[in-house]
Amino acid sequence: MAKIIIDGGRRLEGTVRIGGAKNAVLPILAASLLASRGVSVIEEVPSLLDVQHMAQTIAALGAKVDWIDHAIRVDATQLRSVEPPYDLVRRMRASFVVAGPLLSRFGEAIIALPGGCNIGPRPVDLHIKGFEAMGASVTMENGCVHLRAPRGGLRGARIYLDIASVGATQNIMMAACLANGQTIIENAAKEPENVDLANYLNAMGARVRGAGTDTIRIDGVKELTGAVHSVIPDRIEAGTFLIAGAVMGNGVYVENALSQHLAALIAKLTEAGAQLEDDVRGIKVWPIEGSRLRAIDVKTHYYPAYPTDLQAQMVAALTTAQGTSMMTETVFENRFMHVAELQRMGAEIHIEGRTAVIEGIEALTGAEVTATDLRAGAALVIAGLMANGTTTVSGVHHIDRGYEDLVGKFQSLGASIRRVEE
Ligand SMILES: CC(=O)N[C@H]1[C@@H](OP(=O)(O)OP(=O)(O)OC[C@H]2O[C@@H](n3ccc(=O)[nH]c3=O)[C@H](O)[C@@H]2O)O[C@H](CO)[C@@H](O)[C@@H]1O
Ligand SMILES: C=C(OP(=O)(O)O)C(=O)O
Repeated sequence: MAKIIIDGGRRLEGTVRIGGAKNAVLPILAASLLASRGVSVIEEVPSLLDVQHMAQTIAALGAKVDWIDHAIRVDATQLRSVEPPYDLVRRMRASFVVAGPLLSRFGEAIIALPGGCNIGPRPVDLHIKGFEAMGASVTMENGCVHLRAPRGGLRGARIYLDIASVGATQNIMMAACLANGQTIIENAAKEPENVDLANYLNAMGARVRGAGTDTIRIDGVKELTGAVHSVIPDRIEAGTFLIAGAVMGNGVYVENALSQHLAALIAKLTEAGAQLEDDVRGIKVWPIEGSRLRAIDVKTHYYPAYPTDLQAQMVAALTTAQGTSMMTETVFENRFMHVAELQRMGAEIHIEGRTAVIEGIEALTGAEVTATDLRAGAALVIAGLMANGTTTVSGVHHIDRGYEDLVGKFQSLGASIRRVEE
């Protein structure tokens, strides 16, 4: 089992380059299944465990998948199955987004229910309600959802999402691409990754309008073909380095970070006393005056509000802020598993319902801690960089799901951090 060992206290300085967005690549690879002609080439693909799992999932359905450095070529013209293997689906919740493309193109999909995970229960009722509104029948058979389109294919429908779910918006958008007539998704998720997915679908020949707003309109077309697409930069990876740079930086330039996708984080870091400056190539974070952040209150919500995927990292940063900060998590029910680990490092945090109350202390101390999920892992690495002494982070496979070479990137900024395989 791998571990990350950090000797804290070193200031970070230099440039770090951000890769393509995990949460865009995953649905984009699933969308590639919609192409009955031609080959897709997806560029700026980060090398991540989750991306490998999605690539294996579509390959198991019959797609030919080739990696060429940070690009993936997908030929999905000859698929042989509408049932992704359980072993791959259970490893990654996001695999549920292959349901929409399969149902739309083949009129059928059989997929295991993804279940909850370490950040709380994660139902897929809204995805299913969307498919049903388009005429699909849904049955549960041996722990799998069996989706069947009506004879003649899915029908366009008007679908209001009770929650602006990222995954449900993606699944319905993809299902609608080959449906008969127009589908309108109301209260759609506005996340940039969904806009990227819509751009890819349109490059494949789909007619998706309004992605990035509350209302998405999709006019069904007869066929989609492969397309070339370059994935947007990962705003969560960028945000992770900006937060680390704000607390431990001596001037960190986060190349490829898009400030328009990070407005809430930039506003909150600025309120906490950090100085950030963006240009066309990225965002620079300067050292804080007086070396400690000021306490702030943050509430996670759907885009464009502060992202839940940067909640844990900000909690880590605020452990040494001057004053008492409040972090309220509104998106997931149980996304404070990192708090217990940060407490091992001396953090003074208590949970009141959905809010973590963080009493800023002078300094964290190194400890042995465990990453319980992906962003909790990133938070513990940031905490380790901040702490006096040595921190050992276990549960590194969670970090590998969503960060390409996190250790190497922090090393290049001057951190004393290494990975050991035991
Ligand atoms: C692979 C990917 O892109 N993952 C992201 C995606 O996850 P994901 O797409 O799973 O997140 P959703 O936006 O669907 O979930 C938001 C909330 O809606 C609830 N819900 C969702 C669907 C549903 O059918 N019923 C329901 O009740 C969830 O339990 C959660 O409380 O968006 C999340 C919210 O920004 C991010 O944290 C994840 O990193
Ligand atoms: C929660 C995340 O991913 P997933 O939805 O794949 O669990 C994340 O990227 O922080």
